This record gives sequence, structure tokens and C-alpha cells, in this order.
Amino acid sequence: MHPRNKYKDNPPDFSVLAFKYPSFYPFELTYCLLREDFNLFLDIPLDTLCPPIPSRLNYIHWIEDLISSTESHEELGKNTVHGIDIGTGASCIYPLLGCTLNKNWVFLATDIDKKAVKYAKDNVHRNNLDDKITVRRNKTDKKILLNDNMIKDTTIKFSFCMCNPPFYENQEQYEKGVESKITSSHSVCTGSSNEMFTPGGEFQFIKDILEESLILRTKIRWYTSKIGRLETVNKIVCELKKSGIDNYVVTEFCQGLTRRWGIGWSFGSQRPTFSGSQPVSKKLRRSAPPKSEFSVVLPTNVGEIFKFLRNLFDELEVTGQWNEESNTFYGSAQINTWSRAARRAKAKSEAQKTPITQKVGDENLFEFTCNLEPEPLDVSISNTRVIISWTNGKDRNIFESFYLHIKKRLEQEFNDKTASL
Ligand SMILES: C[S@@+](CC[C@H](N)C(=O)[O-])C[C@H]1O[C@@H](n2cnc3c(N)ncnc32)[C@H](O)[C@@H]1O
Repeated sequence: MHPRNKYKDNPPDFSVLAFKYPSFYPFELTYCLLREDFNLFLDIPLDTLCPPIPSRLNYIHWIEDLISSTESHEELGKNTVHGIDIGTGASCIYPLLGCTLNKNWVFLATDIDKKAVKYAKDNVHRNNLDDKITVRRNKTDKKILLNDNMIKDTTIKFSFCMCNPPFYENQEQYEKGVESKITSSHSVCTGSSNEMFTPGGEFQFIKDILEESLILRTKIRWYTSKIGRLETVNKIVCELKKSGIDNYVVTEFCQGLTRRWGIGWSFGSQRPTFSGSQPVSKKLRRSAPPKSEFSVVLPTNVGEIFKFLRNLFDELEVTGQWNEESNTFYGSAQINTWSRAARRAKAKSEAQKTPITQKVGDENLFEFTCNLEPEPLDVSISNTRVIISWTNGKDRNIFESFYLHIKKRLEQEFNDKTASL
């Protein structure tokens, strides 16, 4: 479970809740938790999906991490964050939780189902969130984000879209899932048919979002979806690669015995480095995004490395700032000064006393952070882990060549007992 999920080490005390709320039924657990812990009041028809709150929180917290990990320093926490919830359902649960937990979030929530839209609007109104959440009916099931151009034509830049799609193609696929434990008995879904089934199942639904994202591109910074079936994760990652998208994240949501997955992709250049951007499970190794964070451990203390890197960054004409409290350098490179060709050109220009060609335009090649952490591998020796993370940029090769150069120089300087990961 997500570390900030309030139910992680503190599962709900059902006996207390049952005493406090005498009308306590399994279906009403959701109502009680929302009321007790979020001051949210919900009313949903009995024949629709009743959202389990801990699982819904996992997805919301993951989105929070994704957004904060890819926001620039200056942006962080300052601006309104615009999100879209595709298929919000009668509960409108993601927008309600998202806006309650994050005061700067606003949502556009959509659904194709008339009844769901009516209930969702009432739930927003009941909780006085009309100024934060707009519920719109998507009148066509042929389009998801491109319906009546409500997203394409607005000037708003959305930070993310999220979606808990209908998982299954039909009843037969659902029953097969239950039998083969793809759907565990702990997570049996009791939704209405439009909540559970969609032509082509969740794979087709997410693939459709992907196709529309190829038109909308940076209009939405992160396109994300929850995934209910493990096999869909690999299939969607293949589709992303086919579309030339290399900036994506894959995660696993665990809640009790139920496992779900999350996927997100972006056309922006911000690279996420938080722990939830890479799946832990071996089963998902094939789907893991390329790494944006690299580290090397050196047998010396933080102070020595700090001094060395300060000079090295100057030498490489990398600009940035050290935060000395956290031992982190926030840097950017405008020109490649570390490749062999660049070093040869520099040596030549110095010999001939002619200026070397400078960069064209103001764009950074990439941005990165470099963090120094004491590493207590062996108490008798000071070890330091140097973690270099790619935070912004389009060209992975150029960042990786920079990291390899820094690593080589650190190893040359501090030598021998280095172990790298
Ligand atoms: C599994 S339910 C999710 C409900 C809610 N978000 C939750 O997590 O509890 C999927 C929802 O997607 C809606 N839906 C299906 N196709 C859609 C489309 N093309 N555009 C918008 N919503 C759609 C369904 O009506 C249903 O309410």
C-alpha cells in the first residue's frame, strides 16, 4: 500500500464504526470511511460499483507523486492542478478524494452513463465542491478524451488524466478471470454492466486513450490509467513503444490480497524518478520503463565528493545550485562538454586561442539532480552514494553519456573500492 495511504498501518476499526453507525452494512463501509476520515458524504445507487476507499487512495497518492516528481522547482505547489477523471461513475470518487486531499486540484469528470452523471453531480454538490469539480456527460462511446472537443479546444493545460476503465470485454471473460484468479474473490466487482464491460476490454479502452493522446499530446501532461489485469500491462507498454513513447511509468497497487497496476505516459520532457515510477515485481520486468536514476557508491565522505563535484561541474560548464542542507545539486547542461569530440575541440581552441562554437538558443540539453548520501555499508569506512537523476530532457543518450563521464571521473579520483549499481 502507498506509504501515505492512511489505512497502511492503521486498518479501519470496523467494530467501532459499526457501533458509531448502526446502519453499518458492507456497502456502507465506504460511506463510513468517507464520512469519518474525509468529511465526504456519498450517495450511490445500490446496483453500481461501490468504490473501496483504500484502493482509490492508492491511485490518487500515486498521481500526487507523479505530478510533484515532474513539476519544476518553481512550479511546485503553486499552481492550480487540472485533472481529468475519465469514467467517474456515480460516486465521482477520484475527484472527491483528489480535491479533498489537494486544495489546489480541480477536476473535469466524465462518464457516458446518464444515471452515473446525475449521481456524480449530486455527490459533488452535496460536498460543496461545485467550484472544483465539473461533471460532463460524454455523449459518445466512440471517443474518450476527444468527445465534443471539450478538452482539445480549452486553453487549460491539464496536469493529468486518470481512469479506472471497465476491465472486461464481456461476462465470459470476467468469469474466466474469477476462475483463474486474475480476479481474486477478494476483489469481486459488483458493478453494473457499463462499469464492468467495454468492447475489447480494458486493453482496447486504454489503447483508445493512447491513440487520442497522440493527437492531444502535451495538452495533458500525464495520461494515466488503472489496469485490472496483469497481461494488459505488457500489452499497453508494447503499444507505447510502437508509438515511440519512451517517457512512461508503471506501478503496482497492492491492497490486501488484491493487485492492480497503474500506467502513465507523457509527451513532455519531465522525467519522473520517484519510487512508484518503476514496478517492483519481477513479472513486470519486461514492462519496466528505462531508468532515469543512476548511482555509484564511493569509499569516501560526502564532504570530499562535494568539493570534487563542485569543481567538476564548473569544469564541465554545468550550471545549477547546491542545496547544502540536502546535499543536492540542481543542475542543467546547455552544451556537451564531456564527449571526446567536445574535449578535443576545447583543447584545440585553447591551443589556437580561438573561441569554441557556443550553443545555439537557450534550451537546456537536460536537467538533472545530483544527491550525495552517506552509505553505511561498513561502519569503519565512510561511503557515499552519489545519485544522479535525469529530471528533464528529450535525449536519453546525451544524459547517459554525461552520467558515465561523471561516474568515470569519480571512480578515477576516489578509486578502488567502488561498487556501482
Ligand atoms: C469501472 S467504472 C469506474 C467508476 C469510478 N471511477 C470508480 O473507480 O469507482 C468505469 C466507468 O467508465 C464509464 N465509461 C465507459 N466508457 C466511457 C467513455 N467512453 N467515456 C467516459 N466514461 C466511460 C462507465 O460508464 C463507468 O462509470
